Amino acid sequence: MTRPAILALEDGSIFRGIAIGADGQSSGEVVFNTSMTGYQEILTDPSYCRQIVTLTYPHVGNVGTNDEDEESAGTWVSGLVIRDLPLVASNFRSQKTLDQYLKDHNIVGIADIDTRRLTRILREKGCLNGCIMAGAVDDEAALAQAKAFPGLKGMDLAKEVSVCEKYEWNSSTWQLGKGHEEKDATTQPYHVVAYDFGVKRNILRMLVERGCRVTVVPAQTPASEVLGLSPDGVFLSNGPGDPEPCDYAISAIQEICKTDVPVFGICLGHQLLALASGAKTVKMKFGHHGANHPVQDIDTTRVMITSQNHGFAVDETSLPDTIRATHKSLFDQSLQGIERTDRPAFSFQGHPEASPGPRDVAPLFDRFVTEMRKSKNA
Ligand SMILES: NC(=O)CC[C@H](N)C(=O)O
Repeated sequence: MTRPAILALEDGSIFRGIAIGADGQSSGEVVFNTSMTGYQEILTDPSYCRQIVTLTYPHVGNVGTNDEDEESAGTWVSGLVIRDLPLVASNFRSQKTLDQYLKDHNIVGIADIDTRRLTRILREKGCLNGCIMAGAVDDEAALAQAKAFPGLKGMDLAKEVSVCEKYEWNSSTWQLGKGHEEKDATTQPYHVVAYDFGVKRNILRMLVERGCRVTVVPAQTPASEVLGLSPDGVFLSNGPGDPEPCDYAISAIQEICKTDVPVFGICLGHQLLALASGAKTVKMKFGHHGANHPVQDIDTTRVMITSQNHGFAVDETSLPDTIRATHKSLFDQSLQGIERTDRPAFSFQGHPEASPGPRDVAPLFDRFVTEMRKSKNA
């Protein structure tokens, strides 16, 4: 039996559909993601904390869900909006339907709405705050909830989603028939300390695949403690919310940047490296969320197709002399990569680890390893 659900937006729009997942209500910033695959990775990416994700691809759930595709220890989205939930989930790796997965993780969702109309609204007006109500619905209450959501600007969520204790990570990328291979840490030549601001596991897996043993530390770990672990490189992870209020991370990165230890940042980590180096960040109109965004390497002019998920960006006009722009988006010319000119530190706004998405920017992980090798040999 179908249950009703509504999605209310702060501009007064109401979408009526059917409930998928849990009953209840949830509010957040409504964004759209244009990836055709990877819904489970999106649900478990901590960067989506406090966001309601609309998937523009019309059929979501076809391949079910499984234990191996989790990008973190739980789900983070505030809600899921889709056009159509297929009746059958069919894949040799599937363990659970999407509907059951959402129920088990207590995520509210809405299906059978016109996601094209919703996306047009978000593209024209910019991302809006919204509320999904599933099971028992009340338009006025949902609208009030949507309007009451404070918005992501100024919200420090990295420390909320981060781990409480540091841990070692030695699991590598997934391979057919092997799954995620555990590497022997004692034979991995590089030690990376990774700040967890909401890290996706595929980043850690791709570091392990390249010979790194990884120590993951909580977002608020002081620089002295990180440097005390004698890292060959420091990694700054992706994560949710506004980078600007993360003053603890910004000052720790400033301290780390006084040493010669190579630093690599992804997404929130990229924005934090920029802030720590004196640049500024801005909130974008509707951000970038998808798996087919063209990004140009400014030096080589080579174009890569990239995975993206960000609502803030580094303001290129604010770059100090010690930062050079390395990549730009060919969708809106926004800044996509930087490097410090005075030390081995660089970062990328998109997601080189993909998951979901293309692997065109994976060589940035190799660059990090090369920087570590050079600094070890120096
Ligand atoms: N994926 C991320 O790390 C996102 C970074 C930041 N929260 C943004 O929205 O821009």
